[in-house]
Amino acid sequence: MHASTSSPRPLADSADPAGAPVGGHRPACLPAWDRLQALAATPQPPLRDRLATADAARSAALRFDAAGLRLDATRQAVDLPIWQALLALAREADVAGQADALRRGEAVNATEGRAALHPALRGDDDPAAPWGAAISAAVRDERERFLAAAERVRSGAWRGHRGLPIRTVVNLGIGGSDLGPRMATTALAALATPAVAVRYVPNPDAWTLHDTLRDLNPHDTLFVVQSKSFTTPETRLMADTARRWLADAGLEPDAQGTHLVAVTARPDLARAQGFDPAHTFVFWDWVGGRYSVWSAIGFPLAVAIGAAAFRQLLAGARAMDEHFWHAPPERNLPLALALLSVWNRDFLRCPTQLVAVYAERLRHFVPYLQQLAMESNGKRVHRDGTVCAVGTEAIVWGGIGLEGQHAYFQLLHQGRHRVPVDFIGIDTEDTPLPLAERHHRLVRDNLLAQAQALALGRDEAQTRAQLRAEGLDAATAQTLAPHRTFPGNVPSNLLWLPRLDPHALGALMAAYEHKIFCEAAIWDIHAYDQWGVELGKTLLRTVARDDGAPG
Ligand SMILES: O=P(O)(O)OC[C@H]1O[C@H](O)[C@H](O)[C@@H](O)[C@@H]1O
Repeated sequence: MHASTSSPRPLADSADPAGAPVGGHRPACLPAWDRLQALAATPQPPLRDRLATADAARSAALRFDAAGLRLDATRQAVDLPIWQALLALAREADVAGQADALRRGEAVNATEGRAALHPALRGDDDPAAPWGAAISAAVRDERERFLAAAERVRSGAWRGHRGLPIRTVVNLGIGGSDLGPRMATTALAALATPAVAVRYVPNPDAWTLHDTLRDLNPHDTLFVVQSKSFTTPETRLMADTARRWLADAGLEPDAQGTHLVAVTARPDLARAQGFDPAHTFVFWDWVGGRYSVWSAIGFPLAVAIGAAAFRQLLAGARAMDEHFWHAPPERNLPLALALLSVWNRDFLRCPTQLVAVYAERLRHFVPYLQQLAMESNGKRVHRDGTVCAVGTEAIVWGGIGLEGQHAYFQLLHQGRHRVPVDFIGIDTEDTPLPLAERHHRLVRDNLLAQAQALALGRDEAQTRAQLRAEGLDAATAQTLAPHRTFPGNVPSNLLWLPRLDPHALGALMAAYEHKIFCEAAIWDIHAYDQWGVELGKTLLRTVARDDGAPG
């Protein structure tokens, strides 16, 4: 990432000496923050005017390419001076230095005294990796173990106690031990083997597990118990029930070994709970749960799509890492996502962020992103403990865009909230359905039409003229016009994947990881702890004791 000054500097090559403390700034005290506030207070032309003028420089500045992904941010409510001030904010907040600290394995998760080295899970082929050869070797060894096991399940070589090949893998886990692999398994369903069904059960509500298990044969079912901590009560209960279900089918505990896999950062606890170390895959405390899909937590995904496709997912993420670390700031796609988001959140004061995916197979993307963004950056204090004077994370919501258009999009067009939108689309689809190309074009055109409608809107005079052209008399046109007027000026990003394959999905996920990192770096907050969630976990123990129920 090169600064936009005369001395370009990639993001990975911070001039800060190794180990120098980073961050600790108050974003609202930075000169660029003042400048952005002044710009936000200056009346700005509506997006419809900006888009009507062919401003080639603005248009070029707000388009980005990275790892095969394209971002068109020309519908954001920014001009070149605002964009320059946002880039200055990234410089003044030393996003580059903070990115270096993360890669060097510093304890950037300071409240838990840990590193946050999820990029190492996909970057172990780099001999000069700043996190060191020992970490790369551990990542590689464990990946080879769990991918080989996934291939054995997939090919039918992994047998249950009675010698049957596995037909169904049931993932038991919640939060980061569910959302990432579940999202990716659905997104890459086109690659899934028909030989093994992969199901995800995140919810200890008895119905959910019952509904999953009732048609399954225990003798060809493999449970994958995923839990970084191996203490999450929801997951422990589901694992207990799975064991009972196996036992009820005649598989006593000593016959359950090949029907149970554990994935955890606490193999000692898994062993104490009776899991066979040969069927236990590990990751490390420097991988946050919501960043863990790249580790052995991806085991069920690897069963579904195969080891080669899983490696492609890692390669896509790695390509985005390389872009993020080495592209100059003004061309840096994840940094752009972050800066535009900070502009919308803190200066245009939009409290929420809609993510609209235009691909049914991405239907679990928003819940995955909600955890990634809101568990990371839903914070109220700066790193020095003082209360934030800035907005921090927006509420992320959304889902399948085409369905939203026929439901809640009305509020976007005419409600009282201004909701920035990330539209996520797919360039090329190759489904073998008759008329598939027409289906795909309709989906893509809808995305474009919505982005355009939200940006441009239609003012009252245009609406009256339109109604008159439709043959209404002047009085009726006058009465109806306010109801059929659309303020527009809704900012959006268009993020295009070349196709929905593992490489592009990996790049998309890593782009959002880095975006979230940059936001936290600018807001000067800790992105890798989640003490709010911990409070709920602690109180659960108290409530369960008071209730007389087993904790
Ligand atoms: O993987 P586990 O240790 O079972 O934790 C599962 C989930 O627990 C909590 O909700 C945390 O906030 C999440 O980040 C984590 O992913």
